[in-house]
Amino acid sequence: MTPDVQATPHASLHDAVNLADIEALGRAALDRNALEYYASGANDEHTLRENRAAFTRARLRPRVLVDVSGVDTGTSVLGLPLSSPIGIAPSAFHGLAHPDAERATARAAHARDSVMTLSTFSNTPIETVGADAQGRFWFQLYLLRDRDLSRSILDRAHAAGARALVFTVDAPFLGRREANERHRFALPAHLGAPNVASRDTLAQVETDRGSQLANYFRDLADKTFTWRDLDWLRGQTPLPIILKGILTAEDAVLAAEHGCHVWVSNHGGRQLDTAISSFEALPEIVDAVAGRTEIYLDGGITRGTDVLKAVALGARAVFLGRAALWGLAAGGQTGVERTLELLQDEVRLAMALCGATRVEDLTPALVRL
Ligand SMILES: Cc1cc2nc3c(=O)[nH]c(=O)nc-3n(C[C@H](O)[C@H](O)[C@H](O)COP(=O)(O)O)c2cc1C
Ligand SMILES: O=C(O)C(=O)c1ccccc1
Repeated sequence: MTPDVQATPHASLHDAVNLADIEALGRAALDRNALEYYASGANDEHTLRENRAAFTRARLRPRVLVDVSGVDTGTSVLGLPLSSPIGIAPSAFHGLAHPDAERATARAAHARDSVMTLSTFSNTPIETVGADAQGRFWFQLYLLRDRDLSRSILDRAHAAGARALVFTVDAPFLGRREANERHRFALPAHLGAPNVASRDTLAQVETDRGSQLANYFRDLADKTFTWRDLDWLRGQTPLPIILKGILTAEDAVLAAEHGCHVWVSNHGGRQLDTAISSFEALPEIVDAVAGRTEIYLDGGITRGTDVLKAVALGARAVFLGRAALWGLAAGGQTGVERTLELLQDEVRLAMALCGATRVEDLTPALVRL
């Protein structure tokens, strides 16, 4: 490789031309504890890599001689208008990336007419993030063994203006992120999980063996919940419910039968290693749901063509996990905004080069798997 085509580390966000540049900046800003927490997948990280590889393998079938002088990337999710089919996936502990933490992410989602999903395990209370997001947020729930606490979290999310409940169903236990075990990942003492526990509670979790997070979550999470209990959950909130972590047609059908929307995800390769990539799981799920629910997807999105392919195959929108975290680490609110902007620009250009002027023009004929 000649030196002039090698990726050069960029001095500033302003010079970043793509999400890989922002990732390099974000990584450089993090210490080992945070970097390993964000970057890791489970075990050998096959699924982590496969999420990206699946998008690369799929090829586009562009149409030509279409008037593309005006391309509109706009769409909506559950009636909320978005500037493009790109939202932000829930991730815990934004305070590891930037002092403004979830407030920066929420403000960026609002500024870009996007939508942020706030994790149960945020470093910032739901109410504060709700005010910053100004209605552009969904709330992600981990069901806790303490049902009263779960219920009060749900009430708070609704009162704070969340538009939907994203119920994560792929993590009764945390997958084993081995770097976090080896180096005993721990939340720094100045950060807490205020939606769930006081700082004291977290600080009491043992850190002398393995990942503090894994130890903490093992005690907290409800592992008994089944399809039958969904009716209970439905009774606890007036919000639409989205099941996050669906990878099969069978479970997508059950979700639809229970009146839930579907979020196709393998948790960014952090749970069951060698699970199918989310992109490869999408077609059978779209087929099985047959228009009954909205379908979202996350996992490995770094390029406008990734967004295009997922939407063409039936995703209503896609969500950014690590890409948003790299932006946050690289430059707080500005970094997340720049990430969303660069990706939206890539979507617009790719649509034009595919002969598509509206999101509705993106159909399965555009993709050869
Ligand atoms: C550091 C980190 C923390 C995460 N925390 C949560 C969480 O609290 N709740 C949740 O449902 N998913 C969580 N996820 C999974 C993301 O919502 C999403 O499924 C995944 O990151 C998408 O893949 P990507 O990172 O390749 O975009 C987390 C992911 C990462 C990388
Ligand atoms: O790290 C994660 O992927 C995650 O989902 C999680 C689960 C519990 C607490 C914090 C984050």
